[in-house]
Amino acid sequence: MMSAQLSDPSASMAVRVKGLSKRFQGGEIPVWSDVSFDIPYGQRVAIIGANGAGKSTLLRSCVRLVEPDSGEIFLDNKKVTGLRRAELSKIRARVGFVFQKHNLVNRLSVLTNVLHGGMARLSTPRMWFHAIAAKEERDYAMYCLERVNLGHLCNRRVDELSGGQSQRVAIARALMQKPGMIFADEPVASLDPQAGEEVMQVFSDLSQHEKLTLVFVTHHLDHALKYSDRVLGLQNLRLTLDASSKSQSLEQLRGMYE
Ligand SMILES: Nc1ncnc2c1ncn2[C@@H]1O[C@H](COP(=O)(O)OP(=O)(O)OP(=O)(O)O)[C@@H](O)[C@H]1O
Repeated sequence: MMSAQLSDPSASMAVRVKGLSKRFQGGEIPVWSDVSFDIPYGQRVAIIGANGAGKSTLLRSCVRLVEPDSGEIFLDNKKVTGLRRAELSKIRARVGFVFQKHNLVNRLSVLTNVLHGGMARLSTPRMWFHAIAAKEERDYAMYCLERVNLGHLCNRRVDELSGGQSQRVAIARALMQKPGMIFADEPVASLDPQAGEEVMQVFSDLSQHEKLTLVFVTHHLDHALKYSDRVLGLQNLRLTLDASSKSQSLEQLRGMYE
């Protein structure tokens, strides 16, 4: 494997994956096997690889939205594999997920959608109600919106926003969770080039200024080089690339698709 010494093995890590393997039921071959990597706090990591290489499966496996068959996962230095549901939920709440499709509630306001993100921190519908109503939660939601440069659109309905704006609202909603890390699965796949750059810049700024660990799946190899510190690549059922982004060229990354 092409690899770089990108982390101190004894240091505390945002994400630690050891010997992870996954085969879906009925699948003849594993999606990937023996995948290992450590991600230090605050690092920006791009995951690349051809369609079907297992990028989404890997991202989801890290929080056990997909159950790996073997191997160990640690998030925030807590072992995630083997945890019961209630404990797992607490750890998941530390991870903000952003998907290609933003899953916002279209007929509600931007601010209300962002407030929904705070529910992941709270355990009961009763608490959710108070949280939505509480001034400090609303102030925090405004703060999250300002971090993605959308404070001025707080009262707009989501269905009046552009795709890029909607994705920035989805990021603000994830921030409302007060996450230590953000996992984003092809977050700009449906955006035009300029909106895509703006959204990636928002992610990158958040990560760099607030030590937020960022792991994103992308097919935009230029984004992988520009907005990450490190690139992980899946190919032929393995993690075959783990390198500093600075050490890679577009040409080298294209090799992951051959
Ligand atoms: N729930 C599932 N059940 C069975 N097979 C699945 C499931 N989810 C994914 N797979 C299979 O696992 C493989 C990896 O899928 P995955 O979505 O992780 O790849 P990907 O690299 O993210 O692809 P893409 O770039 O197309 O989004 C594919 O062959 C896919 O069909």
